[in-house]
Amino acid sequence: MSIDPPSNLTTPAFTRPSSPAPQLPPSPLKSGKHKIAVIGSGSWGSALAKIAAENAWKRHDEFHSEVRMWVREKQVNGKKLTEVINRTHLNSRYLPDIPLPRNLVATPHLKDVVKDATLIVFVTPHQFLHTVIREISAPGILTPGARAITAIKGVEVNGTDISTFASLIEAQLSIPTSALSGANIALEVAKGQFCETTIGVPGRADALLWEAVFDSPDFRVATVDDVAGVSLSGALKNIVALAAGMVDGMGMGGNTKAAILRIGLQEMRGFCLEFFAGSKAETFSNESAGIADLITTCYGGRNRKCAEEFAKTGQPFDVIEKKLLNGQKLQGTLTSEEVNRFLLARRRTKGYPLFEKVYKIAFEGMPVNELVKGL
Ligand SMILES: NC(=O)c1ccc[n+]([C@@H]2O[C@H](COP(=O)([O-])OP(=O)(O)OC[C@H]3O[C@@H](n4cnc5c(N)ncnc54)[C@H](O)[C@@H]3O)[C@@H](O)[C@H]2O)c1
Ligand SMILES: O=P(O)(O)OC[C@H](O)CO
Repeated sequence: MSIDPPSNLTTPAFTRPSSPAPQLPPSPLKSGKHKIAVIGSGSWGSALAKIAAENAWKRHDEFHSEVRMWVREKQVNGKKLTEVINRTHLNSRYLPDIPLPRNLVATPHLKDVVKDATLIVFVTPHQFLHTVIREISAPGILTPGARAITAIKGVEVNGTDISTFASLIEAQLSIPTSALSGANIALEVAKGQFCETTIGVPGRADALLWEAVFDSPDFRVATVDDVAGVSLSGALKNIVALAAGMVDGMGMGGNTKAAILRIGLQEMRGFCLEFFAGSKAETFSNESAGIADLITTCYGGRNRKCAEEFAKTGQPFDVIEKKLLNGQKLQGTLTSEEVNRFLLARRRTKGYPLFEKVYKIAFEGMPVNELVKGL
């Protein structure tokens, strides 16, 4: 792997402010306060909503203390999930045993969630984002001056075009959109175990606001001016995690897995630099969103776990997802399919041999022991 020059270790464009803390950009609401809404209540949605609600309650007067979280209504033991969450302050379906703050309110209707919100967090599994956008994009629903952030890990492919979800949200809702990604397994974050994350921002106001929403002593935020790099690193590492799981499932050891991580990181960075002008190599080598997320996902993530099972049993991924994830969603298989379709359209599959192998093994019946041959 090439080593980046020391200049890459310089401070990123937007860093944690030194004291005194700068004033937050003003809210467009009459109250003068920002209002946070979280769209998504899976394991990561609930963990991020917990942090945002704790910060709104304890750390920042500039925020309304109530934070709303969109919960797709579901019956749990004969009761509505929203009512269970609001009564017990536990998301028994997707993040059990983790107490949620009382100022976090589960809300079943999207329009009620985003009403008056000035800071909107998108964190659904990526296959459901379009339905959400359709529902809130009608005129008069979003607050003028609102901003968004996406913590979704995936990409959108249309023929020879590829977009990040940040650019898609920004284009379809006409609001500035940041991207959050890092070495963040939801349950560990929700338990308050120390970790870092990276937020790619389009400007300084976004950096200040999103850092205030999420930064805490246990969840350290670094902001960088590379929305595409942060988005792509989060999406592409899931393909590499599938490869890592296959290695585990074949009973290969640490050397092979380390090789997969190294090659995977090269392909992730190469892909981003080739197709996303202005993205930065340092996001991959220096930030939690790059190398650190790759490591945690390839050892502790759901994509790794399901790919291990795939290599051991040969069952299709959709069967394994249902069997092992209890309603949570795999993102790596979708991303693998989308990235392969894009590379085929651009006639560039040969530039990304690991991505291509993962796709062929997952979807075209290539034997799993072909994974490392010829890499
Ligand atoms: N879980 C993690 O550790 C983690 C960490 C970082 C990033 N992410 C990313 O965050 C995103 C959300 O992941 P998650 O772990 O919160 O979700 P999840 O995998 O726990 O999935 C459950 C969520 O999907 C929703 N859902 C299921 N069917 C739906 C439908 N038909 N329409 C709309 N919503 C539906 C559920 O309501 C629930 O909110 C993903 O892109 C993921 O890659 C996850
Ligand atoms: O469990 P995974 O494989 O979806 O990965 C979770 C997170 O993306 C790790 O940062």
